[in-house]
Amino acid sequence: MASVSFVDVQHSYPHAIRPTLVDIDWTIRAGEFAVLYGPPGSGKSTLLRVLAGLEAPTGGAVFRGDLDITRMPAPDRDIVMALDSYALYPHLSVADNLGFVLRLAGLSSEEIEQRVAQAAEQLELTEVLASAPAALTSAQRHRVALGRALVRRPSVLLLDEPLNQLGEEDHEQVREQIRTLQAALRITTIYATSSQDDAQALSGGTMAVLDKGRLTVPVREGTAAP
Ligand SMILES: Nc1ncnc2c1ncn2[C@@H]1O[C@H](COP(=O)(O)OP(=O)(O)OP(=O)(O)O)[C@@H](O)[C@H]1O
Repeated sequence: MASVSFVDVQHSYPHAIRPTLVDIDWTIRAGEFAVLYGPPGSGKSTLLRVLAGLEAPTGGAVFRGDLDITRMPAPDRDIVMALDSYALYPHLSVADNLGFVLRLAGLSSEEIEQRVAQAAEQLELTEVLASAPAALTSAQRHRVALGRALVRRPSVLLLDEPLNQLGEEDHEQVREQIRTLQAALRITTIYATSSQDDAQALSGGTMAVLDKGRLTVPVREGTAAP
């Protein structure tokens, strides 16, 4: 768990008419669950990708704790973006999907087994560890996608519209699970969404709002308004 900060971050895609991100200043405290709300095209994915190291800012800096990570390669950042459920390997079991990235990282079979079992328990997937993704409900597939990020035990977890493809009932259930899990694990999390319902349900009313690349951050309790 670590705090993260954007300091005066700017971003423009090559040949774009307008910048994607303008003067972004935002600090998310260690262990906090932050909601990033904004309409489609407002720059949410780009902001998360800049933090994850998948996109270089054209100005400013990003920090993890006190460390300037602006130029640090993505795999070294300890900041993980959960991919959506369509990115599961269809030919691998749930257990192998969960353990895949750990195997690539060279962890021992024992460590992989232990982390997979723990993530499966936290996400109520123990019963389906041997199943193929196609045999799961869409809510379960979403939880596997989330589990693949959690087994890495990152300092910071980034969720980019993680519930997009879910029906209403599953949507609320998985949303609640994400919140409960985050509260238990205390992983610093940024949850990006263009759904006002999600933003309100998850933030208790406080959320950072991105509009055309400009971010409005709520004033924290105990912080004097400027
Ligand atoms: N690789 C790219 N090259 C050029 N422009 C891009 C690229 N990716 C995104 N954009 C543009 O940058 C702007 C911000 O896109 P971004 O995906 O960050 O927003 P978003 O809020 O995540 O939107 P969505 O919810 O639709 O994913 C949009 O105008 C988009 O068209």
